Parts: sequence; structure tokens; C-alpha cells
Amino acid sequence: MTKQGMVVPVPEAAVAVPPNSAPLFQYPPPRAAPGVAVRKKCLQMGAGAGRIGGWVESMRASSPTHAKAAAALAAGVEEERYAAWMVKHPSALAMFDQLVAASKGKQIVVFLDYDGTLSPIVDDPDAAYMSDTMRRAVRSVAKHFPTAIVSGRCRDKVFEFVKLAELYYAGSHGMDIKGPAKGSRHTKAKGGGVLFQPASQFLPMIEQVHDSLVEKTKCIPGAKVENNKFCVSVHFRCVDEKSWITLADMVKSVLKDYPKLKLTQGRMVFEVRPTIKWDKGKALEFLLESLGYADCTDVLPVYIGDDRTDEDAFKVLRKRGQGVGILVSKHPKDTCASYSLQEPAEVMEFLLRLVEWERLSKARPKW
Ligand SMILES: O=P(O)(O)OC[C@H]1O[C@H](O[C@H]2O[C@H](CO)[C@@H](O)[C@H](O)[C@H]2O)[C@H](O)[C@@H](O)[C@@H]1O
Repeated sequence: MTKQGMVVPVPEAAVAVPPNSAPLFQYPPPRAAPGVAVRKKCLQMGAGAGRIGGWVESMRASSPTHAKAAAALAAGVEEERYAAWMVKHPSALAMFDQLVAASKGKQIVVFLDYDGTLSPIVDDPDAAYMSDTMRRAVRSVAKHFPTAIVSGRCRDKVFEFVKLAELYYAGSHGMDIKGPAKGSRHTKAKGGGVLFQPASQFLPMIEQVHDSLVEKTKCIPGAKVENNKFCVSVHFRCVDEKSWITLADMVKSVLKDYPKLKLTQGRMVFEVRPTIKWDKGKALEFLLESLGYADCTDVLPVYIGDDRTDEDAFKVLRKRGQGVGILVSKHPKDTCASYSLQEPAEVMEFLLRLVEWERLSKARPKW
């Protein structure tokens, strides 16, 4: 029996380990989640897969009739690709019962990315607000489980958006970690505990690079440089596609004088970061350790994120053979996450279900 009193047809360990990593799981691969049929409708007509994409493009250019047929074919290919992807990364909502069954006897710890996970992606990074309903959902989650926000943003900035003092915050892609400002039942610290900044010696360099990038890119309309304290973001979401290469070259030319910094790419953003071996995955491990769950089998970390930098955390969960990685995406993507959710609205639904499940499981008599 699960905590909900329902029989789950999957062994307990099955969900804690990633369903798409062959050596780790021993149960039949999950069937396509019930959500697949509905989700197919949401598919956008994207570029076709591989060679078919180029083929479709040339047909489109040569004949409108063929273009329609080619577009339909491309949509079909994409739909199949999505359905296959969903088998490997089923919806965390559709698999909810199996997923929580894996937490039996374990402490769930929740890790949440911010942009694209708790707030929808918008053009202006300063206006990526979180809804009040999402805030309420995260607050409820934090009442039941230790909860951390893990973001590429500067920690103070992400706190301004989230506004919940009872959470752990890991800003600058995990390079700036702080415990709850308000005492929480998940930490013995009175408030303001656990502060870790493994890249503090990079601060002056990051400041310099930030200023150079602002100066260098100011001639590119729409480019925006954001100071994230231990890293810098150069946004190109609002830059004309024709100028993307120029912008990338500008960023690279600034960075050539800073061999200790590296350049990665997120969602329409270049991210400049110190070369130290620290990322969201390391931050997850650090926080688990701070909470007393290092090398523990009785913990189930749940990490939800949408971006490439979240993959470092998904990889850690895979390596530990423990926990639940959930990618937020409407499109098939290469990922180490085991499950998927389509968008922040589904993330909120998942969080509320988790709270309700925990509430009911506490109320249920133990047999
Ligand atoms: O780790 P995250 O919390 O997901 O932060 C990653 C980057 O998120 C922000 O940029 C992204 O969201 C913006 C607002 O929706 C959007 O305009 C931008 O195109 C996205 O890349 C943030 O502004 C960056 O600094 C973070 O690195």
C-alpha cells in the first residue's frame, strides 16, 4: 500500500531511479503517460528532424502545395519524436502516485529552479514575476519539506522575486548559497545559516567583465547585460537574429582576456561564469549535506528545472541513483531528467499535489 492507501503496480525503488537509464532500473519502461494525447495537440510546427528538415525547406520554397504536404509530414515526424520522448520522460503528474510511492520512509527535499520553472519566460528579465498562486504553492511545499531555490540569477534578485524567507537560496548557478533567513523547522539555525560562496575571489573580475560587456554591447539594440554577482548574463532574446553572431563575437572578444572565465549558453542568453568546478549539481549535493543527508539512503531529492544548467543537478541525481529529476519543457530535449512537466502551471499543480499527498498521508492512520 502507498501512503495514499492505493496499490501501486511498480516496486518502490523503481521511481526513485531514472526510468530512462538502462542499468539503474529494473522495471518495465513506463508506458506513454495519459497526458501524451493531449500534449500532442500542443505541438508546434518546428523544424523537421535532421535531413527531413532541409528537405521540407526546399519543398516549401519550390511549391505551396508540396509545402503543405511537407509541413504535415514534418508535424507528424515531430509528433512521433515527442511521443517517443514522453515514453522516456513521462509526465510527473501522470506518474505522480508511482513517484511518491518511492518516497516511502524517505525525507523529500525539494529543489526548484526559478526562470521557466516558477515563472514564465518573458522578454524582460527584470519582469519575470512569479504569480501569487505559485508563491502560495511554494510556501506550502516549504512547510512540509526542506525547499531550495537554485537559480542562475543573483541570490538577492531571485529572493526579490520569490519573497519567501523560509527557503534555502542558491544563486549564481549555485555559487552563492544561503539558508533560510527565517527559522524553519527544517534547520536548527535561527536564521541566516549556511552561507557558502566558493567563487568569492572572482568578484572583482566579474565586476570588470560586466562593465566591459555593457560598454561593448551597447551598440546592439535589444542586448541586455545582467550582473548576477558571481556570473554575468548577456541576453539576446530581444536582439535581431542577424546580430546574434556579432554579439557572440563581442562577448568572446571580451572573454579572451579572462582565461579563468568560461562561456555557456542558456535560453537566449550567454552566461559568463568562473571556471571553478561548481554548478547546480554541486549546490544540490552541498545542500543535502547541510541538511544532514550526505550519503543517505533515506532521502528523496526532487529537482525541477528547465534549462541546460539544471542538467548538472539531474546528472547528480542519476549518479546517486536516487531522487527525481523533472525537466520543464514542451519540446523533446536531451536531458538526464527522468520526468517532465510542460510549463510553470504544471509545476504548480505538481507542487500542490505533493502538499496534498503529504497532508493526507499524515492524517491517515498507520496500520
Ligand atoms: O537558473 P534560472 O533561474 O533558470 O536562471 C537562468 C537565467 O534566467 C533568466 O533568463 C531567462 O529568463 C528571462 C526571463 O524570463 C528571459 O528573458 C531570458 O531569455 C532567459 O534566459 C535570467 O535573467 C538570467 O540571468 C539567468 O541566468
